[in-house]
Amino acid sequence: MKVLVADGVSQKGIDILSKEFEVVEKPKLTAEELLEMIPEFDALIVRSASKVTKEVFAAAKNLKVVGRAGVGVDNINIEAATAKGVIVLNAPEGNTIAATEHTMAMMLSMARNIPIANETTQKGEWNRKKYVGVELRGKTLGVIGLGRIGSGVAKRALAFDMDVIGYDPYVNEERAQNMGIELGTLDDIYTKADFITVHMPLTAQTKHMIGKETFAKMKKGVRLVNCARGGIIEEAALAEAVKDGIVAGAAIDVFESEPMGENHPLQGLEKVVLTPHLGASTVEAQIGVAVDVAYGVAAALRGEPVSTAVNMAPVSAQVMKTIRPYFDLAERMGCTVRSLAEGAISEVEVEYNGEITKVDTKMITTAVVKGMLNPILQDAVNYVNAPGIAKERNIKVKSVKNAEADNFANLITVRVKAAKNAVEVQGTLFGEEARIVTINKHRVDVDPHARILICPHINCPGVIGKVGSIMGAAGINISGMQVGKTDIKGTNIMVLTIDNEISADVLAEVVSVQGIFDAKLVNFDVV
Ligand SMILES: NC(=O)C1=CN([C@@H]2O[C@H](COP(=O)(O)OP(=O)(O)OC[C@H]3O[C@@H](n4cnc5c(N)ncnc54)[C@H](O)[C@@H]3O)[C@@H](O)[C@H]2O)C=CC1
Ligand SMILES: O=C(O)CCC(=O)C(=O)O
Repeated sequence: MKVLVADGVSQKGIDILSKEFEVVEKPKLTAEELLEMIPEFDALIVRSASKVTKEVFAAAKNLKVVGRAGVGVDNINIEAATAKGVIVLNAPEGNTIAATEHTMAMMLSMARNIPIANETTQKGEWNRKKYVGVELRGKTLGVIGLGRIGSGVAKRALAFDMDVIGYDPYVNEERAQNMGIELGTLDDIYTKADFITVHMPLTAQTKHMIGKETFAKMKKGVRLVNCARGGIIEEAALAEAVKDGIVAGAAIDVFESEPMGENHPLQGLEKVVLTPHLGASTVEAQIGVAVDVAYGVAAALRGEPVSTAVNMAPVSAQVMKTIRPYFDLAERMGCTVRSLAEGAISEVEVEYNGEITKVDTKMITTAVVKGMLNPILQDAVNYVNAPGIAKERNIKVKSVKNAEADNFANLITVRVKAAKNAVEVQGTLFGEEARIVTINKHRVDVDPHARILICPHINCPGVIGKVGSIMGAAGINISGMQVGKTDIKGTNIMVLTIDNEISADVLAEVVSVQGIFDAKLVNFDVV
């Protein structure tokens, strides 16, 4: 598989990917070049420079994943990606410290006029009076957005003896107390803060959240920092507010249009400190995000779920650790029920028993659906598009949880209703090994790998031997065999692990054996 790296990404990430995939690096790719090249690639990695538009997704033929080496995914059309079943993932933690420290650097530079003082001193001037600054100590800092970076900034501001008021619609009082800050409304921040810094994504709600009307509410002489996303603060209105003296200083790292070019309203203002989107630009952060995005993209290309995917239900790293071992089992169970079902499947129910019920199991259910759809669809089914494909095909997906588990610490039961029959398969993990433990109520212990042949039959002498002879005559090696146990009188199930392809003729011959009800092949190669 081929990975296109469209913006400059640390070699450490490239090295990880190169072990498994063909990696093409094009750090200065234009929009036209991206459109031209994308059809041949399975994965695309970008930073903030490349725009992954709906046209890019439309042109993509093999694309499975877009990895963002950083936090913000506003340069990627997530809707178009999801519609096409492309996973979008980011690297949310690798540059947190870099962006947090850059915010502090910007705030201090602005407060002490460092950039302009440096520029003029370099030229031989000596302006000690002109560049008298202000202290952070005792000032009120308003932090809008209390996520990873916002909370890091709040923590550092407290160390500078600032009073911190935070606003974040998704942060409660208890969390604010733990951070040692006061939680307030936006108006509290606008009316009380001496410094305001924003740390949220650019969304329809946050776009131009700070503009002419909000400046009017702010304390005269307020200082603003934006190291989050261009467009949260209206740039032209900010320039006006600086000129009018309402805003005493602004420190801006991110812009509505990047690169900002010349003739930008914020250029040429002494009170304004500008950096060219440098928040994440430290050696450490670039290695961090490159390594994280490389592992994420590699996992996605292998068909494994990724905890940093942004167009799937979010799963914490902790929960992911618990549920990850079940994905393989769940996909193989999905493949088994699909192979045993006759006709179109209309409903799939996944029941969870035991310890696993304590965590969010939605992604395990998705893994069952993915495994169930994979054998029948030509297009790749993945963790992003599996629920949508099931819905499109009118397959009802249900999941139930029951903390009690009789014989196993954890048990997953998959039941499907198909046009001509109903199927039930149960599975568990022995350590990290997947095992199918019942098939249609027959107790088995099947390692769901390679190919298995499932034959329900009458429990009487000779049947198993005859099947063995047919296989032998066809040159098919049986490398494992299970005969189920059941309370269902007179019937049993035979599960043969076979090493070779089996033709329709041989299958028909097996079914023709007296006492054999059916013979269904489960080919796990498609999982
Ligand atoms: N300048 C740079 O190079 C960098 C910029 N960033 C940007 O910084 C921002 C924050 O990043 P993280 O802290 O890692 O993200 P995060 O996801 O940890 O935090 C974002 C916070 O914003 C809050 N939020 C969402 N909507 C809000 C609203 N309407 N009002 C107030 N708060 C709201 C969320 O509840 C969340 O707590 C992102 O936009 C990211 O793209 C991140 C890294 C580097
Ligand atoms: O890729 C970059 O350097 C920018 C980082 C950034 O803005 C982000 O992670 O959101």
